[in-house]
Order: sequence, then structure tokens, then C-alpha cells
Amino acid sequence: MQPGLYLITPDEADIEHLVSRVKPLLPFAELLQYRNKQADPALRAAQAVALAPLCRAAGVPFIVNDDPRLAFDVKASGVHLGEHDGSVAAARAILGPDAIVGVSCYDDLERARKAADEDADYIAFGAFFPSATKPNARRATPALLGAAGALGLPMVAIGGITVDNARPLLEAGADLLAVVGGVFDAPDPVVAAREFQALFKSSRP
Ligand SMILES: Cc1ncc(COP(=O)(O)OP(=O)(O)O)c(N)n1
Ligand SMILES: Cc1nc(C(=O)O)sc1CCOP(=O)(O)O
Ligand SMILES: [Mg+2]
Repeated sequence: MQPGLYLITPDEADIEHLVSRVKPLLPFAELLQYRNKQADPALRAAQAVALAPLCRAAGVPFIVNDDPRLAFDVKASGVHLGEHDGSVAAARAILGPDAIVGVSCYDDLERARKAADEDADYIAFGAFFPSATKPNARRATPALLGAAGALGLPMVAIGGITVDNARPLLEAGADLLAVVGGVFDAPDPVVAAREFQALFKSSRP
């Protein structure tokens, strides 16, 4: 997993529109997570089926939010687990040892230690800024990234991140920036995604 933009899909009902929004952004993403909190299971399955080959063709690991079984069904590269989404071991039992399993740690260093002990592939912290995507998200501070760096896992920062507020998170040690609105709600999402990519190049020579 290289440092970079970890793009997460918005809640989009229309499959073709979702595909057309995601496809031009893939050249700028290190990972793509399929997340749709509004869709029913059938729509989620159909959308994941549509996105998986796009990511494969672009060489971008495809991560499914919440659901290891769906990740398995679409041959995704991995799954992202929050506090209500089961254990790393349960996900690995479905996906196998080589899958990417990421864990939400919110503002909780102990939870990150536990995720590291359980062999997670990355730990995610946030929300660092107010998020329209998840308005009630718990808040985290950049100092947490400094403390969690000792765990030696790739660190993802999430929550209200835009090109304009992201730099302090990279300076605090974030390896990946997970973003929904900061790209998909930008006036030009391709420009925003390219600017995120450039931010990584300029902050890590
Ligand atoms: C990269 C990344 N970090 C955090 C989350 C949030 O996961 P969770 O707390 O399970 O909340 P939902 O996304 O399921 O609403 C994430 N999805 N991705
Ligand atoms: C899905 C999610 N999880 C968060 C957490 O803090 O765990 S914040 C968040 C929303 C990310 O979307 P945006 O980039 O639009 O703020
Ligand atoms: Mg979840």
C-alpha cells in the first residue's frame, strides 16, 4: 500500500452514474472503497459488481465497506471494518490471508493497538474535520496520528478532508487520506483528485 488518495464512493443510487463518476478518478487513487449506506443489499451487490472490474483494470485495489461476504463475492482486494462490522479474524476467514483488512479506530489509540494485534493491514482515524457525509462522526486530532505511528501500520485519515485542509494530516503522519466529499463534491472532481495526488508528491519527495 503506497501513500496517496483513498477514494470512497458517495451514496449514489444510479449504477451507471456511479461508474461514470468513479472511472475518471481512478488514475489518481491508491485505493477505492465502495461505500453506500443508502442502498439495499441487491443494489450494493450490483454496484460492487460494476466497480470491481474498473478497479482491476486500473490497478487500484478495490475495498468493500462493512461486508466481507460481498467483498468475497466480487473478488475485491479487501474490506473496511468499523466497530459494528465484525472482527479482522472473521473477515480473514472469509477473504483469506492476503486480503487487505482495514479497521476504523476513530479517536481511540487502544482500538488501534488491538487492530494491530489482530493483524489489520491499516488503521483509520477520524473524523479530523466536520463531515457532511457523516455529520455525527466522532472527532480526532492530528496528535493521535503522531502517537499511533509507533504501531507501524499504514495510517488512514478520514473525515471532512479537502485539498485545502489536508497538509497538516500528512505532516502528522497520515499515509493515506480517505475522502468522499472533498473529491466528489468538488467543482471539478478530477481536478480535486489530481490536486490530492500532487499533495502527496510535494510532501513526500
Ligand atoms: C477508510 C475508512 N475509515 C473509516 C471508515 C468508517 O467506517 P465505519 O465506522 O464502519 O462507518 P461506515 O463507513 O460504515 O459508516 C470507512 N468507511 N473507511
Ligand atoms: C465514512 C466516514 N467515517 C468517518 C470516521 O471518522 O470514521 S468520517 C467519514 C465520512 C468521510 O466522508 P467525507 O470525506 O465526505 O467527510
Ligand atoms: Mg462500517
